[in-house]
Amino acid sequence: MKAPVREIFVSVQGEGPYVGYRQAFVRFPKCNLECLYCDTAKDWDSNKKCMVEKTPGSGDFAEEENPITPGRLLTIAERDPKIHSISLTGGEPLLYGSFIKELKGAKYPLYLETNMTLPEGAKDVKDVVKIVSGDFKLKAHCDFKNQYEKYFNATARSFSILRRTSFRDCFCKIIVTPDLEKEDLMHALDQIKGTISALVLQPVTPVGPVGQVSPKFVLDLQTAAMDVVEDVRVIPQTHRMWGCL
Ligand SMILES: C[S@@+](CC[C@H](N)C(=O)[O-])C[C@H]1O[C@@H](n2cnc3c(N)ncnc32)[C@H](O)[C@@H]1O
Ligand SMILES: Nc1nc2[nH]cc(C(=O)O)c2c(=O)[nH]1
Ligand code: SF4
Ligand SMILES: [Mg+2]
Repeated sequence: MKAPVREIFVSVQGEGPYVGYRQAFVRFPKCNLECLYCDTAKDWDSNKKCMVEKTPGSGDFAEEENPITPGRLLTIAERDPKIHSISLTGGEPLLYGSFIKELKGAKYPLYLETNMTLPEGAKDVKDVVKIVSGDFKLKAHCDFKNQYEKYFNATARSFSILRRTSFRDCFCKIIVTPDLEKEDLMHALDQIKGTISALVLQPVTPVGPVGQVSPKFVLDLQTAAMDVVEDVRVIPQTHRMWGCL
């Protein structure tokens, strides 16, 4: 079993409740969505190499043949003994659920960064990931081409599959964009409130046509969300502030 990997590097988690923890990042290519605010390049074709840091944290990369095996991925990702966990991100990592399942023997906790719209992939990984950072994509985030309900239900299903347990943490990140509707947020929270340890409202970092949100707008959403979820924190992308990967 092999999978294509875009890049493997060491950095500091820049989003959500684990901000500041040192992680090895494994970025898988491709995605099943096209979020209007996405900060991750889409330019991937299958003959691209995997970019691997020559030494962890150096920011200096060398090419590695793609696709790679689970064993090779872990050998690279586990080089730095100081990491807290291994972040599996993308693109959308649940497109590679059966591959991620093969990472069961990892020496560090696996941290899954996912759009939660692929419940079959969620089933594949539920026994191997220790931390789930699940987005809930709302109407304002993507052009769902009249299929929002299908994606909404798939997301709710994925949160149920990857719900927080004694073995696994699961929290939700919702990106706050200027045209986010409060009722869409509340509808989503009603579905997942019993499955998560916390909700993170992540103000969008402006990209392309998507602009800044006001603090008042975000605080108003936090007020409403706290009627449903006890732990609601506002945390921006911090890695962008100090220029780390
Ligand atoms: C690039 S995505 C990859 C993982 C997965 N596809 C997802 O969307 O959760 C990683 C995280 O970055 C967030 N993100 C992407 N672009 C952003 C932006 N411009 N501002 C704030 N968060 C952003 C996503 O919402 C997601 O929480
Ligand atoms: N430092 C850092 N933190 C992150 N948290 C989520 C990221 C992502 O792109 O999945 C990310 C990333 O790309 N870099
Ligand atoms: S799901 Fe994640 S990777 Fe895919 S477009 Fe949205 S933010 Fe980008
Ligand atoms: Mg990123």
